[in-house]
Amino acid sequence: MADPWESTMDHAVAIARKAGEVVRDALRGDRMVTTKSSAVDLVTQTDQKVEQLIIQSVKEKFPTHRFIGEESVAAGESCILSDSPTWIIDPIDGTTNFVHTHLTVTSTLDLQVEFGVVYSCIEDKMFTARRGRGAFCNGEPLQVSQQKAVEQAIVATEFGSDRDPEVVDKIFQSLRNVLCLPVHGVRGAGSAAMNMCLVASGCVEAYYEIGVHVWDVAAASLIVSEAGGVLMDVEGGEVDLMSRRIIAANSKTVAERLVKTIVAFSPPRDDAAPSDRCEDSTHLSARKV
Ligand SMILES: O=P(O)(O)OC(CO)CO
Ligand SMILES: [Mg+2]
Ligand SMILES: [Mg+2]
Repeated sequence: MADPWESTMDHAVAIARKAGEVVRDALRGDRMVTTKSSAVDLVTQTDQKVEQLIIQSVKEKFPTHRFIGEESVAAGESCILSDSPTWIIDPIDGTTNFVHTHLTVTSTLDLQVEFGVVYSCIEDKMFTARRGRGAFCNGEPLQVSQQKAVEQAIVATEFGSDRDPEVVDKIFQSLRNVLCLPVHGVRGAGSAAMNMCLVASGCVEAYYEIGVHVWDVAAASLIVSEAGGVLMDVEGGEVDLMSRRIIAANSKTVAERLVKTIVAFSPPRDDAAPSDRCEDSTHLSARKV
């Protein structure tokens, strides 16, 4: 049967490639850095430029579609999913890596709930998933790891950008518990989307994080599930992409072990009113790297 979303997804892949070119070019020059919700939540002009490039390009072709974009939300746009086709965009996932020219940088585009695209531009890897039609990297099918013993697993996570000591303590308690399961190792790519694509690729058995945003994980969630993986909330049950909490694992078995291990907490939701979402903005400043 013909796929009504195929050409839309082809367009998303083409924009992701274009976004990757802009990011690669910017990596060769100066990057102007400012901060958002905390002194370590970084943003650059390239994040904003790439988001505008993506939104303009989609709007020209699909004028009725809606958007949730990381930098548009930071500028005050709403973060609400409706019944209209909605693109969820993270122009640069791994901005800290980008600022430091460190390894992995991705651009992510998700059209709820039809397809997800994550482009890792430095290594030129295009991860794609179409609902019900599998997940791929550069056209090759993806399959999660079959390892169900968490003691034989690599688990990915990140430390996030909240430096409230109470939050940091909880993150470290979880990390300690995970290490002592024990697991073979803990890794972090610096990009939530890439961590999830590593789960989809079978390189790591699971990824968990509290503090991510819907644009970090929307596209990669479909990639994980289409590669045979599972998504779960950190306290078990269905994942809620607006809740800023996620486990993406190769199996229910591994995900449920992590549920018993993670010290859960609840950051302000992405779809909360902006006044409830905003943290500290007293540190706003620009500097060149
Ligand atoms: O680099 P970004 O888009 O801020 O995302 C971070 C998490 O919020 C890394 O995944
Ligand atoms: Mg991100
Ligand atoms: Mg980003």
